[in-house]
Amino acid sequence: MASSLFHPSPLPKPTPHHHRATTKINHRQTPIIKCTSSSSPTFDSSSLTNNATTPTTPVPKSPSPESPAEAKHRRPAEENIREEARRHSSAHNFSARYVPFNSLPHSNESYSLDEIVYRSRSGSLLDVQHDMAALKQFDGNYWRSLFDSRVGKTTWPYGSGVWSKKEWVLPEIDSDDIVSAFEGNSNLFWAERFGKQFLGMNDLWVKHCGISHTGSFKDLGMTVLVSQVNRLRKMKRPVVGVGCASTGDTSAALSAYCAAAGIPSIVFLPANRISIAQLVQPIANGAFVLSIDTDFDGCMKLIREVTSELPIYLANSLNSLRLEGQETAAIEILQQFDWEVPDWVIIPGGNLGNIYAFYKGFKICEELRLVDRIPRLVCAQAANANPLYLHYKSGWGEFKPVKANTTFASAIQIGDPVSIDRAVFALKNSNGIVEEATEEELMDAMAQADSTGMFICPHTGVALTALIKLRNSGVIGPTDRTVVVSTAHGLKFTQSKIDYHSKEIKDMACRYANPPVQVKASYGTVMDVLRDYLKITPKF
Ligand SMILES: Cc1ncc(COP(=O)(O)O)c(C=O)c1O
Ligand SMILES: N[C@@H](CCOP(=O)(O)O)C(=O)O
Repeated sequence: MASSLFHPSPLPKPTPHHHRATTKINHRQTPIIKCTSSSSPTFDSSSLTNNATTPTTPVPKSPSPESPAEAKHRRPAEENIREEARRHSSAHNFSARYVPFNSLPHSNESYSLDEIVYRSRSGSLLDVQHDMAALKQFDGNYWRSLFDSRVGKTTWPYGSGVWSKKEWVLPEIDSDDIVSAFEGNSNLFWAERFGKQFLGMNDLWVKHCGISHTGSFKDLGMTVLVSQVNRLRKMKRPVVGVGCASTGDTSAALSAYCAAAGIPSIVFLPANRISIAQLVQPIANGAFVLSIDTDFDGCMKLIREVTSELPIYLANSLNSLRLEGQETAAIEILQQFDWEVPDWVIIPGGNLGNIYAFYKGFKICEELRLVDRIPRLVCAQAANANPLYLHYKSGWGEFKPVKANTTFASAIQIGDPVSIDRAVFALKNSNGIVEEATEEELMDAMAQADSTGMFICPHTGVALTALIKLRNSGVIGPTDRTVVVSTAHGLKFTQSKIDYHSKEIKDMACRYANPPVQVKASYGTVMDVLRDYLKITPKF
């Protein structure tokens, strides 16, 4: 019985890869060292050349260690960190706008981020496009140094892993309007034992995006979206609340960030298809929760219809603002490897926004010359909800949505993903692969990972299954630096672990189950059980 279970850093230095392409800092090319950790990038006019024939590329200032006097400085007691940030704010010329996703070069359709728009004129997806010319005025070394200087601080808003990349996320938002829980900066865990024991790998890493404010990577996108809503409401735009359809994680993040900002949130959940831990999150955070007798795809259809009629802002990843925050996880991975590029990144996919967000994050680092290549991406799906996998296997023929069946990876039980076009684009442009995991495979992989000290969610089990398959077929080599993206905290999905370890699952061997042993409260019995377990023969 399920209930029977309840009776009674510093990261290791990665092995150097001689073949790994890196963009190393050339100190001789960046002579000027001057900047404060809390300021936006500014030009040092003394470094501009007077020679009209030479391109007037400004030489960026790089952060320098604080002097002892600066290090002692504290803001006045009556000032909070937002107010302190206001004092430090400086002008820049970075900007971003919405454009149709993958639009033709001559398209001139674009929208301000202050408009409420989710689709292009032709009905296609939108994308946030940054003014790359403005960003390119600074070289890769500048951006690496700036981002590195902000890690681990409490400076508003850069203490957040998302807002530490503010210039690449929402450059124009006032720091005052930002709603942040200092999300991001998640652990990149060296999976030493799992890698060695199950895969013969020595450079396997798990990016723990689920060890986060609401327990999933959705926080990364939601801080951006809710901050923009906060700005729109201050601008008196007609937004009475924010709404989403959800398999449990988007709704948790939306409710938490809205509650922090005092903005009403409305969530559409598929009845009886999300975990209790996920359901209680929006309830506790004061969201208006509709439990609807349909699946996620049904909820998604409803929220799209409702948000086109009512002044409710749409918070699903159909809204491309979300992806601007999620892409920072990719940038963070590069940063955590000291700007070395891993060979593979494996991501579980459902509504398929995140795979594109990772692609965008890696791509902007390549374009702005922080690195000189991008990793190969793998998208992993549950076999019970695998429309992308089928599409990939068909050689990217005609895309056909599926009816998603029940899966332990309930947050990716999605048959008609809104970001299918974005995912295909990301995979085609990263020499990517799609894999799938049966229920038994994903649950075994989750149990194996847990047995080496992790506590992952079933979706991460899907990603690990993809890794196991690609490793067994030799596609991923034993020394390839590989990152598996863990998308949610295992504590949100304890029932699946209880079922597995109780061997309660129909047609599943539960090979790695570790159920508790029921023992009588007697010294002799306990000693017998322990001797048996430890294989110690009694001395008489
Ligand atoms: C825990 C978890 N993992 C993975 C995903 C898949 O992300 P995406 O929908 O962006 O593909 C989701 C949501 O869909 C999720 O909640
Ligand atoms: N897993 C998601 C599904 C919706 O995805 P989104 O990224 O489009 O919001 C969830 O937790 O709801």
